[in-house]
Amino acid sequence: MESLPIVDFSSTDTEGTASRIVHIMETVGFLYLDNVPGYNLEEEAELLEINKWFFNLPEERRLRVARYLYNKKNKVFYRGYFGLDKDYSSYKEGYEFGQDSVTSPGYKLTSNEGFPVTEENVWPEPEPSDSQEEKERYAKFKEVVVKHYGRMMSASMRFLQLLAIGLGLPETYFHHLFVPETLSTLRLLHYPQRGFEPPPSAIEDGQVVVCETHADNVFVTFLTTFNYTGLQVLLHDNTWLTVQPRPGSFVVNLGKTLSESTGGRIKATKHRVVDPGGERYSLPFFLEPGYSAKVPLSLPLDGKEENDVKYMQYGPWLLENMKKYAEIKDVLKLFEESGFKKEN
Ligand SMILES: O=C(O)CCC(=O)C(=O)O
Ligand SMILES: [Fe+2]
Repeated sequence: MESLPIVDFSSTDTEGTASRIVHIMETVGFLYLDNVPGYNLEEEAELLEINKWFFNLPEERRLRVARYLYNKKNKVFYRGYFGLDKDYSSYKEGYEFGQDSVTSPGYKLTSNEGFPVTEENVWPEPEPSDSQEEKERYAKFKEVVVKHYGRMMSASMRFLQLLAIGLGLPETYFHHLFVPETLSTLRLLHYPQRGFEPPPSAIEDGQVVVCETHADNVFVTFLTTFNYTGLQVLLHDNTWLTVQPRPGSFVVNLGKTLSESTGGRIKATKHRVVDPGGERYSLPFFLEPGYSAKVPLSLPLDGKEENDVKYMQYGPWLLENMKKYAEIKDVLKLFEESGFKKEN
């Protein structure tokens, strides 16, 4: 295989697109998605600029929105900024946010169950003494990323409708897992150039990686790689496919939760980022169910009745699996260490 398959999101052939998506997801597990509504090269350029702006803020400004691990004054553990780890195989810094009253107007958390994965977002804010221009940049940042979050929610939900159709399920089969509550995350990523000898764990079959081989935990990932190379996908024949940038398009793949919910029929495909030889920015959106969502563990197909399907609650499963992920591996440990309790 030379390149990832391409799916046109604007196609009016719903059935054809749906079965093609299922076929690709059962075989390659990754695709390029063209013509996502409300997205074009201009939007992409704006997102890259805003990504660069954030990571080029003075460190002190980034640390204001950092997780507890990086700034002990902050009582955030899951959302916000995370810094670089020189000794780890992955070498990236990020900023993450999820659902709140800013991204979903009218949204109100119904319980404190699941803290810290249900914690509030921390948004970068200007200082009163900042120039008007600088204040406007902060406002712009929030506007642009929040808009993208909404766009990604809509697109990934539509993608799941097509997947459901392709699997022979009702179009709205997965809908209730994400509406009205979702733990979906937008992650802004920056991979600076290492500039030092990589640790041994960052060498995978002779290649230097900046993001180690992994499969995503989530339901669906919509990734923007801008014009950067480095992403590689592990194909079923155990060879690595290098994903070329496709500006204006998304790289879409499925995560372990969706794999579980199809009883393993669809696999979460492994991928990694090899050192592209310079700095790199990317922007993955992770579609995730709500904390209390009951994720089915098999499909009600092939004579299986709805009653036969077992479920897992997403939030506790996420808390259990967090330790396996570089970006969130220490979240629970630090939360406990901090002695912080979420008030009701
Ligand atoms: O930066 C990329 O292109 C991929 C990042 C990724 O796979 C992830 O954050 O799960
Ligand atoms: Fe990933």
